[in-house]
Amino acid sequence: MGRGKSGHRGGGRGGRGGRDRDRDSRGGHRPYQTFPEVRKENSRLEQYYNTVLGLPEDEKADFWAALRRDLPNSFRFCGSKGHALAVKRLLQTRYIPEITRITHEGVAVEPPQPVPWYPDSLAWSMTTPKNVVRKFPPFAAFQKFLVSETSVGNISRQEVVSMIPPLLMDVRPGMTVLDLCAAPGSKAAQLLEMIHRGEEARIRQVIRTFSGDDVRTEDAHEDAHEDEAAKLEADPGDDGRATGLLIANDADYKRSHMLIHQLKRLSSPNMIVTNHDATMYPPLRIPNPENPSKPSYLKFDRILADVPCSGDGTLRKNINLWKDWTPGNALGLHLTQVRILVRALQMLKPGGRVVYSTCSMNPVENEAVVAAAIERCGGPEKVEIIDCSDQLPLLKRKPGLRKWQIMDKSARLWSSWAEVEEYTKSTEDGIAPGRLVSSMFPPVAGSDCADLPLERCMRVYAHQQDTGGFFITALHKKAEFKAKPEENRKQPAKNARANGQAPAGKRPLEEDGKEEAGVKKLRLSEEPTTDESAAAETATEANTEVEPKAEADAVATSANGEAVEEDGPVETGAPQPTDSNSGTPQTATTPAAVADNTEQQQEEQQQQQQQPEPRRKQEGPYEEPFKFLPPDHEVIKNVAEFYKISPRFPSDRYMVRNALGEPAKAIYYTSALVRDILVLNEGRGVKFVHGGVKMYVKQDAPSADVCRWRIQSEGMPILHGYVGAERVVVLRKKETLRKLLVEMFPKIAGDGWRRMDEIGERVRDLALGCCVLRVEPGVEDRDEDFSEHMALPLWKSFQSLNLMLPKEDRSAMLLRIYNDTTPLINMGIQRDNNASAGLPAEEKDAEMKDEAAAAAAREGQAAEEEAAAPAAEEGDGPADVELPDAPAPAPEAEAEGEVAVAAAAGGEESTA
Ligand SMILES: C[S@@+](CC[C@H](N)C(=O)[O-])C[C@H]1O[C@@H](n2cnc3c(N)ncnc32)[C@H](O)[C@@H]1O
Repeated sequence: MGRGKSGHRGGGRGGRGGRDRDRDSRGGHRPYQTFPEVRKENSRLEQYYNTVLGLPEDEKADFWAALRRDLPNSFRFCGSKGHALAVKRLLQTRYIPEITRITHEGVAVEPPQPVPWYPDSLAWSMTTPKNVVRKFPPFAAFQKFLVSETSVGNISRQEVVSMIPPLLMDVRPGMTVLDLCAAPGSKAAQLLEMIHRGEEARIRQVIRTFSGDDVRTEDAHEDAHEDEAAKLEADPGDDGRATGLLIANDADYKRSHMLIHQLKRLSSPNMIVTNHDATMYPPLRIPNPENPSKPSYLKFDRILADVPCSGDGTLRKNINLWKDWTPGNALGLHLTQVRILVRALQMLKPGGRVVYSTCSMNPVENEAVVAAAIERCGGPEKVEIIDCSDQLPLLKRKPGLRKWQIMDKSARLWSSWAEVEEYTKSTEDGIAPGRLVSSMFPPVAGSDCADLPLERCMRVYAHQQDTGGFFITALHKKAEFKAKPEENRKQPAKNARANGQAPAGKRPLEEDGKEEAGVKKLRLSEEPTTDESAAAETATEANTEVEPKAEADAVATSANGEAVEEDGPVETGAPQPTDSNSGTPQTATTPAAVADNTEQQQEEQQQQQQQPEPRRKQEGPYEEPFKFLPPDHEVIKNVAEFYKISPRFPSDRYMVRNALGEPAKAIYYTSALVRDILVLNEGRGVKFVHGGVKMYVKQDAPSADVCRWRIQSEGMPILHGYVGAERVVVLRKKETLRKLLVEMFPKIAGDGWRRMDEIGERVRDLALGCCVLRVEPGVEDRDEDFSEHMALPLWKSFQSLNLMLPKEDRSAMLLRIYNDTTPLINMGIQRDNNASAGLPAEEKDAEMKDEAAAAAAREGQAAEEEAAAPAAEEGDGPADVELPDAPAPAPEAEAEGEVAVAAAAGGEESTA
């Protein structure tokens, strides 16, 4: 499937480009052209890193040799821990033994290896060359498994080093977490898994306690294997359901939809996707139980700032960087990176943790950013660098740099800002070399940050364990602070100042109430750019208001929707105001970044934000609003009645996505906190693009007694424990499940139910409509491949059953549980051709209606599952038909999963 799909997409995308490229101006065919291989050389790159990284001489050769080698392929088993471990076990027991038997040219082939420092060996990497992979059948089987499990979201292709930052965040269930630059979402997926850790086991415990019902009779031994987090104390607030929150944000609208595609697979009601420039992330209102009339604002326990960067740690996979690398790439990102980190620290709770990371090796994007942000946030008194040396002990790393040099655009090296100032004094125009600003340099002696323990930052280089390069730092917020305005707003020569010191005649924000007041007059969602920066600066100082530049403009300026690889070099979403003469950044103070985060100040900002924004430009299509249904809504009551849903399951968290607030196509479910955030921030200019899990989908029903809202498979894990026994079918035998997976419409009318073994009588007697198929492997049927408990939606119609799963889920399950690649059978079609030929007219009619309803259900489901683009997936307004003009799944998102995994197993070349 990966091959076919990727071929199709590649053909589609390359189709136009390919045809155009291959034709000359008269439409004739040009001779086939090949492009020269990129030479993995770049003298400035080599000069800079040989100088600045301080690697011992004997390591330098290894460092460069590793960067010139292809990157091993890597992947991670994802989803809930129990499930991830089950899928991993298949790799170890079914595929690796076969691969290990292969010898190539007399040498044993190296099978995939677990990443030693990743918990529970859930991350793997493989170095097998493609020619070997292509040659041997055990690899073909392994490739099928990888592709199949990736398509259903059980395996995520992710670069090994990119897995580090979430592991240093110490996320625990119940926490509020923000991922500021999240697309395409591999780290966000890790964070979401952490928030849900132990949830399934906790819910089982709770349900057993309140119902006495043996929801999962044979779970005792599994529970014993679950870790500490499964204990109810880990997240007690909501009957064991996860109460935590992940907000995944990206400034790029298209990329925020890649994020949805990636995260939706985890079916989390605790997740929201937003689309904002992180430097100006808006404060979010939450309820204030002490004073309900006065809103309070959300502060986060953990924030990930995996910022846009020049990406030279990815030289091994983005080989064009060898020719494209210039020192200017990193310089142009430094100020945005500082702003994002400052904003992150502002939004953090005291006691909370920010992890800052880049896939760049350049200190100007790393240690310099950390030092500059800490300096602006009040120094080490307020923010400290966490010593992570005891974390992930098997991960080889190097300490952060305390001293470094900056390479300017003309490849000249500078050691300090003082040196730059000295130079600029001697020039005629007094302008510093392009793009250099004081915060790029190591903190100077005597400044607050002079003794920052920057060695606690973590650097990972390619040669240490055959990975990409990465930089990670964990910061702890000790206390609230008022952020200082940026220092780098003026050219240095005429008003020279030492790094870390306020410019002459101007005091830092904390000492200068006037300036602060002036700053606050700017709207939060505005970023003065280019020409406006000077005006904004003047306005800030003169305490006057300026005409703002819309935030949407700012986002469009830079986060231009171009597809980039995860952790690859990206455009910054924040504008880079430059002086038209010198190209030197003329940074305006961003209001969100300078205002502190006391509730009152946030409220003021909010009030300003609520003012009309005449110049605001909407990027991307209109997003349907999120409207919550009252618990006594007819549809909610009807659903609760039909499925006999326990009153323990909350009925005040259901929402729809249309302006009328009436259920039309789909009903979503969210956690309580997600609901509060969506409700309290409606109409405040916050760009929510996704939230909630699709729980019920509207469905033609064969009679008035049948609920027209079927349970969607992604809502099943959340709901099934609360569904009454009347609407539950328990399946224990492996072969019965196989029939339901292979046959699309197994017949149960007449004597057909007898074929369904242990569930036959139950489904014969069950009232029509949707029910929960609870798969609980029986003792005698239980084996290693058939041991997981599942809850799946099953539809009973007059004539047949239909397991309501997308085809790729069925196929993946067949492969996983039965090692079976049998094509799926549409028994309905077969029956039309054979058995039903002799039926009386009315029975034929009933059968046809029955089939039509089931087919509609199936097709509805398949269409939903296929539509990865949420603009259509989530719109359920009356104007929409189901998935009207759903754009194709974000090609980059899919390509990343499938094509690349195919490549991982030596199949298709990655086209990214
Ligand atoms: C290194 S990538 C993030 C990778 C991601 N954390 C992951 O693990 O999949 C940086 C992301 O930042 C986004 N971005 C760029 N400028 C931004 C800004 N000012 N605010 C928020 N996001 C931004 C880019 O669109 C890009 O998706």
